[in-house]
Amino acid sequence: MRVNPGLEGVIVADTEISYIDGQSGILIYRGYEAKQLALHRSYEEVVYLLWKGRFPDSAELDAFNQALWENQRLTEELKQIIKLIPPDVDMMSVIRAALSSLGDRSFGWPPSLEKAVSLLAITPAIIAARYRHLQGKPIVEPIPNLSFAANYLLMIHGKKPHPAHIRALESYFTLAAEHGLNASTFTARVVASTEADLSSAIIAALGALKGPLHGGAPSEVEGMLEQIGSLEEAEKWMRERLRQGEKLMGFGHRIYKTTDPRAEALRQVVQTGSGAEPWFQFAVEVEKIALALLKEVKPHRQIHTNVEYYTAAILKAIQLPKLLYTPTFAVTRIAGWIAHILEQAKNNRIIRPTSNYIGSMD
Ligand SMILES: CC(=O)SCCNC(=O)CCNC(=O)[C@H](O)C(C)(C)COP(=O)(O)OP(=O)(O)OC[C@H]1O[C@@H](n2cnc3c(N)ncnc32)[C@H](O)[C@@H]1OP(=O)(O)O
Ligand SMILES: O=C([O-])CC(=O)C(=O)O
Repeated sequence: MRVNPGLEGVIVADTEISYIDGQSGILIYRGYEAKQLALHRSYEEVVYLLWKGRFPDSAELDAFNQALWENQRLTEELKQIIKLIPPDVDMMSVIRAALSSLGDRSFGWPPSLEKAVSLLAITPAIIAARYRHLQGKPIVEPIPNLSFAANYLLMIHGKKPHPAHIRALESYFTLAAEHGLNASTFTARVVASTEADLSSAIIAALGALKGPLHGGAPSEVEGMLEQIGSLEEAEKWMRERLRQGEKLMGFGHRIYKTTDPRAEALRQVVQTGSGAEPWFQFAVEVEKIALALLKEVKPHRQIHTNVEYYTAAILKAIQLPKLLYTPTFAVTRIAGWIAHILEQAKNNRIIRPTSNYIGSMD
């Protein structure tokens, strides 16, 4: 049996975690529409739902919040590792290196929820510590009774975050937590299927997420908007890129053949918070020009805005620097990866497709 390049349309797993209707632009986590969850549930409740298949009761939620907070404290060894990595090493590589140092036996097969919590919790602490180290600032400890998103902002900026920023980040975290068998989640499942330890599966997924065609796109979006510079230049700039066979970052998707619902939801979140900002208006206008151009240049392709276009907008709105865009995506997507690793572990068979040899037989 031969399948499409890029495994397009190939079903390789049954899952109860999420459903995507790419024609209607709908994303569902365990029976609940992701957009509704972003409006009505905390991020911590959504993670619990993804991992356990149901919402926590209030005692379970308190215990989960407490466990997240307790696991955000960096050990002295981890602080040293974060400082010792040369300053020009990018943040995704720093996270990989730091998480590698956690690969002791307790993370081994089968994956446990306890270790899952510790990996999810420690990642924002690693990012924030590294960011502050690069700025010559001291590490900021998380505060109990602050939400996961609020503590992330606190640990980065060193001051209590603005409530609107916390709400915007929580919406983003929920909307970007899980997305079926995207490249990084598939990677996590492949590694888990070898019965490797949980941290190895997460580290491999981080590698897949980093690429500009996947989670590396938001900083490229901001770079594109910077290079375009003004609305007058937008069409000319993008037409030239398309003529050279390049892609416009933040557009196109393997599954969505209509607008990515997460892009819509994030646009609304930014519009409510900082809609009047000139750069946001600029992004919205450039999007319109890009969509018209893509329709003209690729008439047979249904290319729409994807989540990464407005990820750039929302992370800029909450004053995160560009170097934290993909790492912030990783913080939330770890929840989705873990849900899939746990599901893989329940009914595991090693993932091992076949290649067709076309080389020499000499
Ligand atoms: C969280 C996320 O990962 S969301 C995705 C983030 N990535 C980006 O925004 C990067 C830009 N987009 C892309 O590279 C692609 O659309 C992907 C990687 C998301 C999906 O890729 P695929 O499903 O393999 O589509 P593929 O790359 O084959 O594109 C199909 C056609 O649409 C075109 N196309 C797809 N996306 C774009 C784009 N952003 N700009 C211009 N043309 C595009 C391709 O050139 C191709 O046209 P052709 O058949 O005439 O050569
Ligand atoms: O599903 C995909 O291929 C990419 C994506 O949008 C995601 O991982 O959120």
